[in-house]
This record gives sequence, C-alpha cells and structure tokens, in this order.
Amino acid sequence: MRIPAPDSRPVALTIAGSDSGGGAGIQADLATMAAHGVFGTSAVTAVTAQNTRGVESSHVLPIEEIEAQLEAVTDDFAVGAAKTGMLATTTVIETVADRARAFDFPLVVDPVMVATSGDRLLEADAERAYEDLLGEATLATPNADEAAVLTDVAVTDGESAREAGEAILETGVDAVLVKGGHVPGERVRDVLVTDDSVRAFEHPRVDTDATHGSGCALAAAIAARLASGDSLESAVEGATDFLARAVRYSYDVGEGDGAVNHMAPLRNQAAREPTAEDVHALVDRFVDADVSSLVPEVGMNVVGATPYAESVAETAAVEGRITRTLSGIKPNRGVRFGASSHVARFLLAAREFAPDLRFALNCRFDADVEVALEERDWPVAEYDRGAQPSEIRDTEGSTMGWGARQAFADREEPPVAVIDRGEVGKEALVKLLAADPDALADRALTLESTLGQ
Ligand SMILES: Cc1ncc(CO)c(N)n1
Repeated sequence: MRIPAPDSRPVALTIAGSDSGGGAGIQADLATMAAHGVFGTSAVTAVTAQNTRGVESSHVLPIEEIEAQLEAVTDDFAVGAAKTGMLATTTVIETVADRARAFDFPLVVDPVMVATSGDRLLEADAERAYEDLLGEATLATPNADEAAVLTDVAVTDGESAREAGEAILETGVDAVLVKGGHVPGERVRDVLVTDDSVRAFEHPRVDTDATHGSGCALAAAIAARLASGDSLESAVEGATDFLARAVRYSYDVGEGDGAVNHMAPLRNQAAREPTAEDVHALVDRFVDADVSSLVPEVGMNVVGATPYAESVAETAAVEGRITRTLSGIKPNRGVRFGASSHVARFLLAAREFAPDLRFALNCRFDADVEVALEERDWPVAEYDRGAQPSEIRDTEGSTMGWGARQAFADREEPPVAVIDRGEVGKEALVKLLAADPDALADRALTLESTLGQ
C-alpha cells in the first residue's frame, strides 16, 4: 500500500443559488475557489433553471434545508471565509444574517438582485433585508444598480461610487467595493470604501457582453483570497485582476452571450511549461535548419505567449537572443519567461487585435527579404518608426505597442509578417507571428528557403 499524502487547503464557503447554466452562482463560486487553490464548500439557497440566455424558473429551498447545510459545513470545516450570492427571499437573507452573527471568519456579501440577463433573482421588496446581513459582513460588493437600490445614489463616476460606498457603510459593513462594470467608460473602476480609506482598482474595459457570472466570480475570488490569508485590499486587488482575465477570455458556450472563464488564470499558469517547451523546440528547429540568413545584427528572438498571456512575464523567450556564429546560429542562454522585451511587447500588443496569436520572432529585413515576402503572397503590414508621435514614445517607452497598433488596426485579416524599416541607429526588422509553433516554424523556414533561391 502507498502512504497517502493529504493536501491541506484553506476552506471557503459559498451561500448561493445553483445556476444550471454553470457560469454563475454556486457553480461559478466553486470553480473560482478551486482556481485559487482553495477547497470550496456550499450551501445552496435556490435552484435556478437558467442558461446563457436567461432564467427560466427558480425554486427556493426550504429554510431548514439551507440552515442544515450551513450547520453541516460550519460544524465540520475550518471555514476561512464565506460569500453570499443569490439569497432569493427576505427569509433566506434574515436566516443567513442570523447565522452570520456566529461566523468567526470574514463574510463577503454580493447583494445579488438581478442576473446579467436582466431576470430578477431576489423577490421584490427583499432589498431592505440586506441591511441586517450587511451589518454582519466584512465586505459588500454591489454593482452600480445594486448600489442605487441600496442607497438611492446613482453611481456614475468615482465620486458617486465613494458616496454610495459611504452610505452602505452605515449598515455596519466594514468595507464596500462599488463595482464599475455597469458604469460606462473606457476603463472599469471598482472603488473600495472603508471608514478611513478610498481606493480604486482599475482595468481596461473588455468590449464583451459575455459577463455572465462576473459578480459571482469576483466575490468568490475575494472570499478565496481572504480564506488564504490575504488582507482585504490585497484580496480585492488580486480578485479584480483575476476577473479582468476571466472576462477577456470568456467561455464561448451556449446560444447567449457566454460566461466568464474562471479557469483562464489557472490554465494560463499550467501552460507555462508547454509554452517554454514549444519555444525550445522552435529554437532547436532553427538551429538545425541553420537559418543564419534570417538572423539580424541585433540577434533573433523567438517568443511564446501562454494562451491567456497579458504581460511580458507570461511570455517565454531566449535569454540573450539567438546570434550568428562562424558555423551557424546559437541561442546564447536558455529559455526563460520574461527574457524578451522587444518581440514580447510586440506580440502582446498584436494580441489586443488578434488574441489567438501566441508565437513570434524577429528576422533580418532588407530588399531581398522584401522580395521573398512578396513571392510568398502572405498578408504583410508595416509601420514607420519616423511617424510615431514623440508623446507616445515617451509615455509608452517603446515603439512596439504603437507599431503593432499601426500594423493590426483596421485590417480584415491579421498580418503574418510586420515590417519595421528601422531608422538611423535602428536596424530594419521583420516580425513573423503565428497562432501555433508549427505555423511559425513553417513561415520562418519558408522565408529562409525563398531567400536562398
Ligand atoms: C444562481 C445565480 N446566482 C447569481 C447570478 C448572478 O449572475 C445568477 N445569474 N444566477
């Protein structure tokens, strides 16, 4: 027999409704907790018949059954934090408020009233019951609509968010996160208000309607992080970052708008090693094929982004680049995450337009390369460094983001090669991009053999 190796985990609890569609409610909360390395327990308040299009019907469990679940969980597990979602009726809210008096762990209350689809999840007039529950809570996470119902303050900007947060603090809750998802604007601003501080957490807005389950995921992520020992501020910071990625890489499921991707951050983490191996294998292929004729003076780099990469630290590349030798080419050091700045930033900026692009490299560029590219008849774009406004160069500190925007914006088909003709002191280069390593290798090797003809 083998000895067991038990895995000890923080425990979190969700008190919420079931979403048969899987994107919100209990299902979202447990997935989010699992994605945070936290063991998730649950007390189901109601069962909804729901999908990505809307809520068909909803059945509230008998109050004794909700209490029995709360009792079963808190009696046995060392719960580190809890969250509430759909509580459905005044009676359920009051029961949870009553139970919460004995909780010795933080409680996050997401005052769920209406689903993203527009369907009600709380009986009419039950909103007032939230006051008692909030009095027992560590954090409330209202969106602008919920904040307006709870306070009569219309949340339209940072100032009104603070005002609404302060009004909700009157219930006795320790902190309020007034979410900005429903407030129009280029950036989403979630404002955390406590008795002695106000702090905004900002993210660029993702142009999507696939936000089903976003509020559930955010509150569950905060609870999971609190259960793991985070401070409130760092739990909110980590959870809003988590949600930003879950929204950008939403699940394309169902006929409706789709749901947030609770697993994107975890899958991204898990993809690091295979991504680094892909870069390694690409470098080996290029060394074996001796693509010297493609290697620029500054050296070539080969970059691989994890599938949900958002930063240079999530791209693998060759440390010290690949350079020419007397007998061929060689990578100067190993493959490491964050090793490329130039090509990695270009790839990340290109992913703002074509998010499936994951691999890129930079090649030498001259008139022969240009002829070879023309012969292949690939979609090719270019940008002119000289045309870059100096303010952008100063604020972004690099030409890569701007260059990618020039090359990718307003095109039907993303380019597979992007020419940078350089300028005085900047070598001309062409960058090749692809969704998978084989496509990148094929393009590089095809370009190399076309050049050799
Ligand atoms: C069960 C349930 N809880 C919460 C929400 C809010 O998105 C939903 N749609 N369904």
